[in-house]
Amino acid sequence: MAVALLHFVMPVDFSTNICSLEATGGRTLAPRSDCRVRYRNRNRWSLYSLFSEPEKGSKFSIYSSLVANPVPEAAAISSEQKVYDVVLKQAALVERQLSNKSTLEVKPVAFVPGANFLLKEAYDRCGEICAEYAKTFYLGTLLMTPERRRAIWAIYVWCRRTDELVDGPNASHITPSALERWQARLEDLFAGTPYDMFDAALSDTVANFPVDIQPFKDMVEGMRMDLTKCRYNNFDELYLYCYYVAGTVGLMSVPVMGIAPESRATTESVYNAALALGIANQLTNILRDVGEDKSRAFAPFGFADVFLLQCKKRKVYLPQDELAQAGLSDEDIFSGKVTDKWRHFMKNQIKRARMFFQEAERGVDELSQASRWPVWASLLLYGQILDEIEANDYDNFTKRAYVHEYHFLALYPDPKSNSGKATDHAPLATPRRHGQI
Ligand SMILES: CC(C)=CCC/C(C)=C/CC/C(C)=C/CC/C(C)=C/[C@@H]1[C@@H](COP(=O)(O)OP(=O)(O)O)[C@]1(C)CC/C=C(\C)CC/C=C(\C)CCC=C(C)C
Repeated sequence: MAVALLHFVMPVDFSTNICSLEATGGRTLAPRSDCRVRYRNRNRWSLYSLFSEPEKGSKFSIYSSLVANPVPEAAAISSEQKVYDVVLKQAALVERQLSNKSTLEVKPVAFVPGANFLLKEAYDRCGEICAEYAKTFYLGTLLMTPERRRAIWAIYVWCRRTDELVDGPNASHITPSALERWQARLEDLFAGTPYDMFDAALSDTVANFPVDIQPFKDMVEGMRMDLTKCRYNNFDELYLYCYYVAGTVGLMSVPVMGIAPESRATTESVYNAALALGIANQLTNILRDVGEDKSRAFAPFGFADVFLLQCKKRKVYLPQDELAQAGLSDEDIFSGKVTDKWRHFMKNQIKRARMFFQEAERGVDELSQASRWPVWASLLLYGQILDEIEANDYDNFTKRAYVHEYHFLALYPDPKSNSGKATDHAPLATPRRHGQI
């Protein structure tokens, strides 16, 4: 048991310094010598105080907002730096794989008679699940090429199943060893030996697209974190959680969605935008669900919980130091009263989420043509949740900000307008921002 627990609490190894990796792809990466400089600048979400005046002339004054207690200079590297290392590594990996495309190892799904038929069934079922749980994503994916669309469905289903482990009906029974088994299955499917039909679809996807296992492992790590952690001391801790559970989705999706051949952006910057969209979506989810999270029922504390290490308090995802700086405490959240202090606090949280959306926006049009619309749809849909929280006068205790999907259906381009075929070269109108429609 001790060994199991030790393994359970071990963090993922982020130690690789990607700056030493060579980028060999046909697409350009930032010069390697530039790497450290960029790396140091990656603290902008966390270096400036949410409550102090922007520094005069500061390059980042627009972001001067953010955290009550910045990560001390001398402290171990910040979450943002750790995550940025992963971004750099993913960008370099995809560059390398694409440049070696002719020799790219394609791992076949274990052969069984009728495998192609079964695979089609598996992908179709993934599409049905995506349609059932995430209609807007699903409709958007119909505009992608068939190969990309089914691959996104397979990734979606794996993410949904992973999330259900800790957020679904059986979540209170989930143990660290169940998450270990789930990770072992993940490794098997990447090695070409899937366990069930959904794993087979993902196994086929990762054999055909330059998708790396790291973001998937990191999502499992996020689920471990969610199981045990009840409070986030500061934004640095919350940022890491948001990367694990949502930033990873961006890193998984870009290699499937593809970067436009005509794009002049660096691979790294597109991955960075994808990461930002995941973080923005997750921060928005947290702000929308404050009321839900505080009243979420939790099972009574039992003997087994000592071993399960499960969080047995009501969860608060909002950074504790920022709450305290705003003169608020957990009790204020549990009492659910919208006060001026709360409004002020929420305004700042919304501002930060929007900064991540803005960062994400810069990358969307770098994606292959047919992949852009679903990403814009996701970005606008989630962005409008923030508008809705404002419209509810920051009452996210009793009101759930909701954006009607018909809004997007009205914008949905006709897939038949390209002779019935989604292609990476078919021009599709970009959905417009709220208020521009
Ligand atoms: C087309 C598109 C946006 C594709 C992504 C599809 C995909 C693989 C989604 C997986 C989502 C999922 C089930 C994640 C598990 C963890 C989780 C629950 C994260 C939260 C998602 C929404 O959850 P939920 O369904 O519970 O939401 P509602 O309560 O129903 O509102 C998250 C908030 C995170 C989702 C993160 C993304 C969608 C990030 C997408 C980023 C990209 C596709 C990269 C885009 C590229 C650039 C360059 C910007």
